[in-house]
Amino acid sequence: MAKKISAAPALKDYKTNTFVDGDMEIRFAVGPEETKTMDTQKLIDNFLVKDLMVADTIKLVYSHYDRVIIGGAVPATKTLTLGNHPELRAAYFLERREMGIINVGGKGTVTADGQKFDLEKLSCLYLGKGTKKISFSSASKKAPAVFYILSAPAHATYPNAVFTKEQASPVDLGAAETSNKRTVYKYIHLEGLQSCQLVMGLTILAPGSVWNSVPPHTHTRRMEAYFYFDLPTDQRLFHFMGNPAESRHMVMANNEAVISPPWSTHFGCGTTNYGFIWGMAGENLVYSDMDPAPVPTVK
Ligand SMILES: O=C[C@H](O)[C@@H](O)CC(=O)C(=O)O
Ligand SMILES: [Zn+2]
Repeated sequence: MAKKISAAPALKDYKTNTFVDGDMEIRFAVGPEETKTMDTQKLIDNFLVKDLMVADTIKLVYSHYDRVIIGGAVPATKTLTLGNHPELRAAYFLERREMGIINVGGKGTVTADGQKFDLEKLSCLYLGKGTKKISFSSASKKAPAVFYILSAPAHATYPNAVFTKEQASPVDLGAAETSNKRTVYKYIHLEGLQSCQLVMGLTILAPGSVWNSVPPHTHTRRMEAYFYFDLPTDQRLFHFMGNPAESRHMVMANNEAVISPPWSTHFGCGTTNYGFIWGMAGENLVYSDMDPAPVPTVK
């Protein structure tokens, strides 16, 4: 017999692509036709995630691209516990979902059903479907942990496990001559931490290198989200998105995330070097499954 879920809410009259539902923001998916008509504010409203890392808060944004939830948790002065959300119609958050968590702050701990996982800066924790109780804490109030969260629907349970940056098979890409010398660290992917559909890792730009993800690409098989970190407060990141023949940009600050629809490119240029967490969900777990959009084809 079907499990009872919470009562149906009142029918909503959706007039906007995005709205706040309790403590989670919901963003519907839009296509390339609508996107190319957007002005700066509309692009920001639909794709940018500002104020993701707020002290003593868990922030969540539910994107309808592959139903990925983007989140931030900063346990500054107290332990934070992940709640459920009515929009999931689930008994608990990971009843039918999986989650990847990467710490970009001071030493922290994620406790999952009583098991403690200590996460140094740039360590990644995978939590499988069925994990019921999740909480976030910091080792020191002086340097709180800053947890970036990505969650996607899941059909099977894979083990909860940690990967450090050193375990994440670093690959050097780009060159100083093209200002895109960088190292890619893969955590959750076919040959790393196992998952149903999450693929997650991070990229660090070398000093003097500012361009990420060039040459650009798309992958209609998977949506992607980028989360920029270690960008000084007086510097900015110019993130490019859209149909490669109709590129648009948004100006981003440190610890902000941006949603990339499956049909969109995603690449950026900083006013200095920085790091970013990338994460995807969709058809496959093959990191290299990308369709190139060479620089001369971008308009
Ligand atoms: O689909 C893969 C992602 O867009 C990123 O992994 C690309 C990236 O980190 C880079 O080139 O710097
Ligand atoms: Zn990509």
